[in-house]
Amino acid sequence: MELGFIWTVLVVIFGGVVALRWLLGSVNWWFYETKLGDKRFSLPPGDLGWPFIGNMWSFLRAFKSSNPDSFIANFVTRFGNTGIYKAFMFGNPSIIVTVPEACRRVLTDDEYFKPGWPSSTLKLIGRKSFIGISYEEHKRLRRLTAAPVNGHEALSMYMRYIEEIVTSALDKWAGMGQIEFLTELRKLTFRIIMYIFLSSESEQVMEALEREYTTLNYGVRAMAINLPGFAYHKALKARKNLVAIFQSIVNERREKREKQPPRSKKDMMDALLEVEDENGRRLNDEEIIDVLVMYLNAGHESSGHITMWATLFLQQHPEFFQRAKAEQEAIVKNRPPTQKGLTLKEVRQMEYLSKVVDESLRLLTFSFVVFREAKADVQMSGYTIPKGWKVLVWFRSIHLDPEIYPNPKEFNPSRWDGLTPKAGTFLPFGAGSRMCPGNDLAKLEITIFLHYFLLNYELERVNPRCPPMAGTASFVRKVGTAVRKVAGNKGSTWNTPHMAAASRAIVERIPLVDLVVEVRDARIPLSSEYEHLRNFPSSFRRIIVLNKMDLANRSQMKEWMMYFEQQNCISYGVNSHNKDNIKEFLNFLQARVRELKKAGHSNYTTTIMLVGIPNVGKSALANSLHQIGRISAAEKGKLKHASVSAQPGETKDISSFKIASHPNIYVLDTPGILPPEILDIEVCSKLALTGAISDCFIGETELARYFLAVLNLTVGLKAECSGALNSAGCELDKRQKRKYPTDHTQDFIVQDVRRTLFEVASSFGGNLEDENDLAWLIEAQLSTLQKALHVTMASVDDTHNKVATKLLNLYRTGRLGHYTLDRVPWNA
Ligand code: HEM
Repeated sequence: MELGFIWTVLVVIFGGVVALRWLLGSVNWWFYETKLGDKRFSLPPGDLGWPFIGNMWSFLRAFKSSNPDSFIANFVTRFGNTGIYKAFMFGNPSIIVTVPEACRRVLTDDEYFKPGWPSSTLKLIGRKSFIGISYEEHKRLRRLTAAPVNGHEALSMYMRYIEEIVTSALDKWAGMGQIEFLTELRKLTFRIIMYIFLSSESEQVMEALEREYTTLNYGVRAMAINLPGFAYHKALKARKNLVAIFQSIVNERREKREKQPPRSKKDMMDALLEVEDENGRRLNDEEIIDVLVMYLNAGHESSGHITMWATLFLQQHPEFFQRAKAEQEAIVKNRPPTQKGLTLKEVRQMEYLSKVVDESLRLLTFSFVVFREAKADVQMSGYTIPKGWKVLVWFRSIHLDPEIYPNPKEFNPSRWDGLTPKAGTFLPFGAGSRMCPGNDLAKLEITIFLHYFLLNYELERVNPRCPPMAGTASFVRKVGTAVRKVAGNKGSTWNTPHMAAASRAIVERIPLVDLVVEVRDARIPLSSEYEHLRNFPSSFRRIIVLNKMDLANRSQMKEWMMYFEQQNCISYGVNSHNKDNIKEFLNFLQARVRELKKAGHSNYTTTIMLVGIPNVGKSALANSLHQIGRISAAEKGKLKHASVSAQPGETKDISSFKIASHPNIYVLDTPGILPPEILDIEVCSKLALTGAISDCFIGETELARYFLAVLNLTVGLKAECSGALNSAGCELDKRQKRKYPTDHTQDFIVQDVRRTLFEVASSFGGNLEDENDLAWLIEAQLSTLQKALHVTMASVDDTHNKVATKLLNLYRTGRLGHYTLDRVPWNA
């Protein structure tokens, strides 16, 4: 009777959940599709998601991850490669187009399509800007503004100024030590567009405007939540400030023009004040200001980003760097001795550099989507785009389509050799009547910058892999600096004569073995790279093993495997404590050995060398392979075991383990080697946190602070995403229970620790991106954790130290969750 009742309740709950899901999934369909009548049957495939949010959740999730393309890939997987999908985006029923013909048609057919930007963007850029005005008005203002920005005459005029500003900026940066490259480049491109529009404004005005634009831009890319503390709210405030600054400039100019005769040297502001339509009407202040807000924004943000990436790409690819540099040197060499500076003719001769710029524009696709609205029902690719629906022109999918650009995520300027892109396949500046009016100016700015950069400068990235998360910088700095200090201290750590000898022995043996297995820590797949292998060609017989995969984030683990595959590296994820996993890995190794034998690379006995930095689990892996290996019991008994320790640097010599017979396979376990100097401070801190460097060198409390900084920011412990957070917490708890079924005491401690961390973070009212606020939160967490971790009261330092030791232990055994600290550098 009781069981029957429980079953009934369960069935009712299950039925209720299914019905609710169906209901939620049908609201948008019912509201937007059913009223289309029969036309709804010819809508493109897709789904309108749930009410209000539509597909925005998956869109934001994809674009906040390191694989934004997963958003469209999901449509392709679910609905096929139709290149046109229905969705619900930014509060509107929408059609997303992702293939060249459809994108081009939408951009060029003004009869059927008009701008359709989200109202939140319109509020920031201005209803009298190009994206808010009528077709006729747009045509008139565009004619007025485009030629003075982009024409041949204009460009030759701006060239001198751009050159001056670029050379003096490069000179200044070289003397500044470290710079924030993007910030400086944005300032540089902002100066140029300011010069064109408002030639005579002071340095203070320029700085004030630049500051406000930075805030405005954050808002353009954020969720349109107009509540204090949110980026969109701040951006609306920034727009108000911009309007006030521009208003005072307009007033001043009008006043001056009334008192004095018009100036001979005119800028765009003069042109906007003077222009009249066919009825003699002049632009009012709101119209002038909105055009300024739009142009000054569009005119510096994208150019700054593309310049940064083009420079980084070149710096990362010495072969392309050298080719581009040689071209610039040849141009300077062939120049008449009397000529000062560049000419437009010379810029046109820079064929290779132009390919570098095009390739950067393609790979980055800074404006990855533009918005239109259907003015009437439109037939496209056999589907109907209903009148009033938004159309999202998704350039990014075209530029990263492997059928159009083989290996699309690879930076390769040479792909443009002899290539004339087919219509619609290269749209970095859009197309049609709204194509970017600053395209030539932007290219000129980037080219001039690269010309001078290549001739005289080099860039060294302080953080070559990826920038530290906002807020964590000071923690990274503290831990990283401590690590670097230890590294520089001869004899005190890995920098010993013994290590140097071991390192030489390994390097000498690498070419002699059949296969090299580079063991990395799955939590830091890039930071735990074994530097000595860099000097071997990428085709070298190497497998990258991401060990400790049980401690890494699962979805990021998949992304890393995809990344290595894309880099043409063979990679394999293992957990050396999992028998089944090791069995599979052994089978995989044996298959590789068979392939090598076929290719004539291996003899009857195969030797595999395990290499890696300290504490990535080489010895544990060697032991497990030896234990699982199909070798006779006698052989197992005879062989020694590798000593495994949680401390780095335990293995001192190279030892050999048999892991298979018929054919015989041996693995060589080697000591963990770190390079004598690690430049990247963030890499240093990640190595310390994951245990590649002994804790005693850095101090456990400092490491725990760094860990909490990462935890607070990546998991978002703060209330910011409390819904997701709670569910993440639940999922984790479930997983932990499965993994440690009998360890109840530990389970309770872990739950208490998690609860304490969440509670302190949720009641925290500060800004996580502010280092001081974050530091305050971390100290509060360390103090409050004392109870959860059962640490007896002592002095503050002592208590913190004990808390830190226990906290690090929970993190390193995976009980506090699975975190991957390195992000996949898809675009790098
Ligand atoms: C690498 C740099 C740049 C990129 C990638 C870029 C990209 C684009 C794209 C894709 C559009 C088309 C928008 C649409 O179809 O709705 C556009 C429009 C626009 N861009 Fe650019 N742009 C760049 C630089 C500039 C510069 C330097 C200026 C200023 C001089 C500028 C001013 C504008 C303006 C005013 C529009 C609106 C045009 C209209 O609606 O008629 N852009 N840009």
